[in-house]
Amino acid sequence: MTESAAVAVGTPVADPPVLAASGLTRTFRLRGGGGEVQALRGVDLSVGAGASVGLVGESGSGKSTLARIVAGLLRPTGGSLRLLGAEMADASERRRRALSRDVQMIFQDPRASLNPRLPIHRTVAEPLRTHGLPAGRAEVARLLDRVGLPSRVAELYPHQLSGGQCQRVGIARAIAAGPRLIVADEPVSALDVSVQAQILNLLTDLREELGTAFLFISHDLGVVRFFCERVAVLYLGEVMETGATDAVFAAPRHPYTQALESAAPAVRLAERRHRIVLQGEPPRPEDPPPGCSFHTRCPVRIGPVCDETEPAPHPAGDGFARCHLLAPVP
Ligand SMILES: Nc1ncnc2c1ncn2[C@@H]1O[C@H](COP(=O)(O)OP(=O)(O)OP(=O)(O)O)[C@@H](O)[C@H]1O
Repeated sequence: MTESAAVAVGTPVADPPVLAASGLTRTFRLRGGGGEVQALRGVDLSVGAGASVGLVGESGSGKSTLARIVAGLLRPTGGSLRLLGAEMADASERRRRALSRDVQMIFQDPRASLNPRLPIHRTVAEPLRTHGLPAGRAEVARLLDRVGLPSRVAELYPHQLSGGQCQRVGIARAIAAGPRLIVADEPVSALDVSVQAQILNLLTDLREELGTAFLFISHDLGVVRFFCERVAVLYLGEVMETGATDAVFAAPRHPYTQALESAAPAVRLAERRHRIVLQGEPPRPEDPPPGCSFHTRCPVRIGPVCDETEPAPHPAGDGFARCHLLAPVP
């Protein structure tokens, strides 16, 4: 082999991100001519192969809308969404179905996410059947074992299981067909605290074993800190700050992230930071403010530029933050 060929063969080719959203928007029309809600307003987000990215933000910031779009349950109204390198925004139904094997979802309410009329073995076998994989008792038992459930659970119905057991079944169903990305929408928030830790440990083990990437939605910063190496902070349908979780929480650049972080109980107890209390209500998504969407509640607003001009994403650490305070002084 020539030297140049050896270099070409040996050069690592970076995997494309499993998820790359750019300028992603989703608008909902309100019934009765009541205007529209801009649930997502130009989201830029990337999830690398095998990486775990947390999505945090207040209620109504658009977390579930983004999760449902990525999982193929909802279409975006604008922008680009690439999954495993393929553009999804304008993909045909056939193409979207083909990709459903690679992207699976874990839901917040584990019991409601299972069909109450189906025994567990049918629920777990369903994605295997859909994708033409062996779906017998042995495969189901193997998946149940992988999520820490005995094989007799296969014969039971959701109402015979605890919330934690239902979530284990939901996880078995999600990993069944070997996805490359799991979208987990508040997967532990409906569970007792002791069960939360068990489910988080299970997800951590599976992630290491299977190398699956996660888009992990949680309002609990402690959970995100535990599970995710990267985090994106959503406010009114926009990513305000993103970067490595440790860096973002140790030294948040955006005033909204600073407020969120200062309100997290674990952070305050451990580091005795001063709590930043945001004044005013979050703006209504039907009527987002001009300029920086955070300016109406921002404790460090610097003036008209915040009210009038939308801040560009400024590099911060290995991510970005959208705040005029970070702009280089001209
Ligand atoms: N089907 C819909 N029709 C109209 N508005 C919707 C619809 N789905 C979501 N919205 C609106 O879009 C905005 C974002 O909602 P979304 O559920 O994505 O937020 P979230 O951050 O997940 O909130 P939560 O933490 O409360 O679940 C909200 O204002 C919500 O009312």
